[in-house]
Amino acid sequence: MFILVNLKAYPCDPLEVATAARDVADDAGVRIAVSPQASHLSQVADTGVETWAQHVSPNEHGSNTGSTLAEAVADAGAVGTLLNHSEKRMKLADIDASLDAADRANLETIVCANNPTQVGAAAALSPDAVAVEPPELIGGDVSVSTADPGIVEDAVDAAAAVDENVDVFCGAGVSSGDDVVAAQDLGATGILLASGVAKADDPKAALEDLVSGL
Ligand SMILES: O=C(CO)COP(=O)(O)O
Repeated sequence: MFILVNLKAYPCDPLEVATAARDVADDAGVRIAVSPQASHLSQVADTGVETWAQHVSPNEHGSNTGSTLAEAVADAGAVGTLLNHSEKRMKLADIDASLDAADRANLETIVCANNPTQVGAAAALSPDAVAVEPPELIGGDVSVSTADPGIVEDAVDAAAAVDENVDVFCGAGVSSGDDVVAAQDLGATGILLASGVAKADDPKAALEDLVSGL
């Protein structure tokens, strides 16, 4: 399983989470990445943890004030990017162009989606992975893998029907090792999570729990 910790704009210490994620990944032999604010990418990458951007813009170099350039996040140490997160929705044409931008910068990609239908549409754009995250469960206490297991299974089927090479992740409310194992049993090969680590009093203990069943 791949565990990606999205720090969103939470008021956590990105370096505390990054060093914890690096150490837990090393100790457990599990792939864990951290996705901080764009301005923290290079500091986070310098810890040695796998580092992802939360978004890249659909533009190239040029007159694009305020954009998050794929090449710039790669220069800062990111190796991948989320796209179309529920809190950063994009037009279809812009998702496609941002995938091109990520490709130019050699970034891996995860396109987020609300439901299995959107997962199928996202898979048609050939990202490395799609992630199903029901918006109503994001930031809550109940994991998608227990609250709505059918959505994960349907997302896996929807992606496979379009492109078997696209991995399927899930997220929303995931906070424990049991949640991660349940998602794995439903066919997901990765987890996106945020509050379970970013809002934890002890991010390292939270990460150790997340990987405990793998
Ligand atoms: O949006 C998410 C990850 O990208 C999920 O957030 P929570 O883990 O806080 O539910």
